[in-house]
Amino acid sequence: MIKVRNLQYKVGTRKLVDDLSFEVKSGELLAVLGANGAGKSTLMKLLCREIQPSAGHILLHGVDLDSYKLAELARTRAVLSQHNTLSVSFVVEELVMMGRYPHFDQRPQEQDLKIVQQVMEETGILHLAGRDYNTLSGGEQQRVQLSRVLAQIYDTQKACLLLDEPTNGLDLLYQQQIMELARSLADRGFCVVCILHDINFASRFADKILMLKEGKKVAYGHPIEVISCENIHETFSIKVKLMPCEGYSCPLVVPATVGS
Ligand SMILES: Nc1ncnc2c1ncn2[C@@H]1O[C@H](COP(=O)(O)OP(=O)(O)OP(=O)(O)O)[C@@H](O)[C@H]1O
Repeated sequence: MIKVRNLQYKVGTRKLVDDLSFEVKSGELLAVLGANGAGKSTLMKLLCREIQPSAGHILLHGVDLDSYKLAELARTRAVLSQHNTLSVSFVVEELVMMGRYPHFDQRPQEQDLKIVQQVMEETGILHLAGRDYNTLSGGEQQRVQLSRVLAQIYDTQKACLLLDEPTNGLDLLYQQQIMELARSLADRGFCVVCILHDINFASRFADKILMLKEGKKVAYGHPIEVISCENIHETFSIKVKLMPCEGYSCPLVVPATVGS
């Protein structure tokens, strides 16, 4: 479980993250929404301990994030960050195996080899196993990185998965598949935090949504509670319409036409 209390991150006098409190239980998927520059990636960097808060606390399974040893943290949470360019060549399968590095000393064990195959299958990249990562398309690279991240925590109970725009650069089919995978990981007991730009994906797959503007919370709660024209206007400065859709518990969000 991730518990965030009164989190703040300042650069000079500017608060990039301003007094945020929320929690994500095991089995839950939290979607973080906000306009460009709202502070989503900064929040993600705080959650993965890449940067230190100016104030407030982050607890991971009830323990201050700072108290974790690096190796222990690597086995407890995995992070898919936004930019994943590599300056050296790696074969896809080797890259996915890197996710297992926190779990073995010198040689991968049978369990590590098995997990690498399993996650490559789940993310639909088995056919790319022998390819040079740098020759893959952006969408294929994204799936390989997700596979690596998944391999890192695959056999950890109640692990935390932090995903910064996991659907970035993917076509519609793979966006859908990645979100279904994120959902199934939450259902397996993982604690998933996911930055998204698509409000409809967020309301469809998340248990809770956190909407940010200038580092502050605009809304936080179950999709049905927070998806409103007012909250979306406040967060993104756009006018939208909500349309009920058969089979969806939350209405679809569509941009309002000019004048409506
Ligand atoms: N180290 C820094 N020093 C100064 N400003 C920063 C720093 N890091 C981020 N910012 C600024 O803080 C704001 C929030 O940045 P952040 O990357 O968290 O936004 P975001 O919501 O992830 O945006 P996007 O959707 O465009 O990825 C931006 O205005 C950014 O320019």
